[in-house]
Amino acid sequence: MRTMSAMSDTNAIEIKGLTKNFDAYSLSDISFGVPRGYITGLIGPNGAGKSTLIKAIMGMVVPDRGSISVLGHEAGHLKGAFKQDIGYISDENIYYEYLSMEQMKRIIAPFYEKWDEELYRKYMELFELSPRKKIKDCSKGMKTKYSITLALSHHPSLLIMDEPTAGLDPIFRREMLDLLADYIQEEKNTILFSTHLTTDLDRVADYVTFINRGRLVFSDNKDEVMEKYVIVKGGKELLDGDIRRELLGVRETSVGFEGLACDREKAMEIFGDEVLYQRPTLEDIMYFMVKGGKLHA
Ligand SMILES: Nc1ncnc2c1ncn2[C@@H]1O[C@H](COP(=O)(O)OP(=O)(O)OP(=O)(O)O)[C@@H](O)[C@H]1O
Repeated sequence: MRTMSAMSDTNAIEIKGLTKNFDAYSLSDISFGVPRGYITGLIGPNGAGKSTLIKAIMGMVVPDRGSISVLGHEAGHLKGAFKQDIGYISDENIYYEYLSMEQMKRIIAPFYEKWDEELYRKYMELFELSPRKKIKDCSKGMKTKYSITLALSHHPSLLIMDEPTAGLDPIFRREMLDLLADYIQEEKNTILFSTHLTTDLDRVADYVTFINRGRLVFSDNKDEVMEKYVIVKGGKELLDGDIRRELLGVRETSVGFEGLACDREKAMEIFGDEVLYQRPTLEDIMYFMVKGGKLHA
């Protein structure tokens, strides 16, 4: 984790009041910032709207309302020269499947002024990717490694990744997270990546943005989130209506209950030493908040 002294006071991405309505789904009034120089993880369960939000940032989904600014430019107008500074890793295959990785690279590289052939070769070797292999013959993991290689080889200052760890084995997932940690050492670099694997964020994220059913639940410094929320565990006899109201979500077991409280200090005042307190993981927070149904109370 990087130190606060490295923090820039500007956001690489600034989203205000973003609303997008589809027939059966809406992104509703989303506002948050992605701080420059840090790793922000975008989390939410399946169908929460992570991909739609990332596509809107990339100018691939046009919002009905609201504004999105990326590196100081309006998202819908991220054209030409400006996209030089963004490395985008989609969760869909965006390459010509029947080309080899080398052929595809020859098409992509000329678009980038800062294309670094040496760096490209370095990553191809590191990821053990064979340039002559056709993209259609690559496994999901190989395609992700190839996307990361192309994205990093033009020295972007902003890396936007949609579910980059999905379908990867645990060894490469860990290597990839280390790679991101290296990339972010360069102070001007920023990463936004979406995942529903919260353990990825436990390892590398500085900030966490949580969306559910198209709404923003919170967007905060990860350590502050982990300090603020608390898991409360107690015996069944304690679990009355008043206690339930204090918890964002409750799971009952045969002997007792565990639940999530959003304010550690207040929880300690209310529950005293009758219960046990535990630091939650991001997965706990997501689980209880999604299951608890009190997200927007
Ligand atoms: N072009 C579209 N037209 C209609 N509905 C859409 C469109 N794009 C996305 N949606 C809907 O928006 C919702 C959110 O989808 P999205 O892919 O953004 O979620 P996600 O959080 O990325 O999910 P997952 O983790 O499963 O990939 C879904 O209900 C999806 O069907």
